[in-house]
Amino acid sequence: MSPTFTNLAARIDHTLLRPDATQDQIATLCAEAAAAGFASVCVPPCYVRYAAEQLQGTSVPVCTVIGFPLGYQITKVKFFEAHQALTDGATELDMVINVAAFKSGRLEEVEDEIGQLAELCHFKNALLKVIIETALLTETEIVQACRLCVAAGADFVKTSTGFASRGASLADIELMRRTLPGTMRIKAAGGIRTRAAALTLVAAGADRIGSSNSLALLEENEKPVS
Ligand SMILES: O=C[C@H](O)COP(=O)(O)O
Repeated sequence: MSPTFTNLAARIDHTLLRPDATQDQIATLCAEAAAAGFASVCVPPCYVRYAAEQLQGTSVPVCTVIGFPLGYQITKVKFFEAHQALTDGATELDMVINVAAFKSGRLEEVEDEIGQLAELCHFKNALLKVIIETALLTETEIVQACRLCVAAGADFVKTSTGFASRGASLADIELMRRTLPGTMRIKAAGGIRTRAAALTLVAAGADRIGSSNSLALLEENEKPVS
C-alpha cells in the first residue's frame, strides 16, 4: 500500500533555502508545515530563531543547514554555526560534508568534523543529517562517505544540497540503502518535484524527503518517474 497523505507529509522537510528567501515567505512556510503535518521546516540559519517563534505551540521542528551549500568552511566555523543554530531553536542540522577534503583523501579530518557535530547535536538532543552531495561523488565515493557518516555517529545521510548539478536519484538511494545499516536513516533531497518521485524514493529506502516543492508532493499526479 502506498504511503497515505499523512504518512508522506510526516516524512517531508518543508524547505526554503533560496538566497532571496524573505521573512514573510518563511512565515508562510511555517504555517504550511503546521497545517500539513510536515516533518520539519528547513530554513537558512538566519531565520532559525524566527521560524522557532512562528512554530511555538506546534510540534513542527526547525531544521537548518550548516556549511551550506559548498561544505568547505573550516570545522571551527561549522561548529560555531551549529552551536548558534541549536541555541536559536533548531533541533535538526543538515551539515554539508567537506567534499573538497574528502576528495583529497583527508578522511580522518572529514570523519572527525562529522563526529564533532554529531556529539554536539546529541548533547543538545538534536539530529545531525550529513549532506554528502552525491552529484559530486562516484559510486565508490558514495559508499565511502556513507561509511564515514556511520563511523562518526550521524543520524541521517542526506543526498544533496539542491544547489549542485543534480539532486537525489533513485540509484543514489538504492546504493545508500544497500550500504548503510538499518539504523542509519536516509534523506533524499534536491529536485524532488512530484508525489510519484517522492513515493518512489521512499519505497527505495528514503526515510525523509527534502523539498522546496512540498505541497505539490501531497497532490495525486500521474507523471511517471524519469
Ligand atoms: O533539502 C534541501 C534542498 O535544498 C531541497 O532541494 P529543492 O529546492 O531542489 O527541492
